[in-house]
Amino acid sequence: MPRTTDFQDIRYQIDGPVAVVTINRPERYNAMRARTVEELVHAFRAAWADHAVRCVILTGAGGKAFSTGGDVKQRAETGDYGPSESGLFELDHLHRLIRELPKPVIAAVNGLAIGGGHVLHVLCDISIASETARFGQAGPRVGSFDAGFGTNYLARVIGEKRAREMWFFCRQYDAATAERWGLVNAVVPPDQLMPEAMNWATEVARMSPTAIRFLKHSFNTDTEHQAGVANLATAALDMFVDTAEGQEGAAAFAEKRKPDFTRFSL
Ligand SMILES: CC(C)(COP(=O)(O)OP(=O)(O)OC[C@H]1O[C@@H](n2cnc3c(N)ncnc32)[C@H](O)[C@@H]1OP(=O)(O)O)[C@@H](O)C(=O)NCCC(=O)NCCSC(=O)CCC(=O)c1ccccc1C(=O)O
Repeated sequence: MPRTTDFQDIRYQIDGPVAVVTINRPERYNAMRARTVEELVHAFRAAWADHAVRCVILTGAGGKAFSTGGDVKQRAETGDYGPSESGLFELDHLHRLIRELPKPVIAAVNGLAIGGGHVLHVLCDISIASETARFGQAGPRVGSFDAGFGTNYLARVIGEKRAREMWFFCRQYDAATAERWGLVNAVVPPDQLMPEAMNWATEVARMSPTAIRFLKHSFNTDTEHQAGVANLATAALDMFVDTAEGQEGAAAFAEKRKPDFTRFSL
């Protein structure tokens, strides 16, 4: 297990009672490969184990992106999301960890939150967005999908019609729309994002940790069955990305062209 100081794809910093986890691949718009996911798992476990930590902020490095999801270039190159130390691709584990960590997780959405990056912020307890943030799903454009928490839980948050619109059309939505839809809790100017996220984090850090823990678990119970669906969806995605249809999406993105799905049928 890498130490928090040895991370390559993320940064892990402690600021008083707050752990700040930053996805740090700005040249790829903070897209995640298997290593990134593994390091995020270690970071959230470290925050769980540290009794001084009362809240976690998740954000992305640079001004452009929070995260644009799975690293599509890596997938086009190797057909998978690359190596990890454990040999596992722990996406489901990461999603569960954000939910199960008995401390609030605040997403500070500093730019594009697309695809799996969008799912990450949706799973956080609270989302605070920069005015420049943009939100969307991208799977059907790049031969991918998150049909677990990415669909079911999203629909709980913003409603069925809007969730289906997000997935079926792969459009991007601005921060004002996200706030109107209840997808984020607050929108602030870009230079206020981290100070505002820290304000929220330090405010909740003053609350009874045990009360917060039980409340978070209670909120989760209503959607806990979706974890099983998420396992099914990830297993299905594993198989789908190896198909010609899945590969067409990743290849088109890497080659900077529009995908051609016309030869595929159900
Ligand atoms: C986000 C864009 C719409 C931004 O467009 P634009 O502003 O024009 O910038 P670009 O020039 O396209 O991008 C700048 C630069 O970054 C590279 N890049 C951006 N996103 C990715 C990415 N996802 N993977 C790899 N590289 C990326 C881009 O190539 C540019 O580099 P150059 O060298 O300058 O060319 C647009 O970039 C875009 O559409 N990006 C792809 C978004 C996408 O399709 N994401 C994947 C969705 S599917 C998914 O996430 C499911 C996978 C999954 O489950 C998963 C997998 C692995 C880990 C975690 C997860 C998960 O949590 O879900």
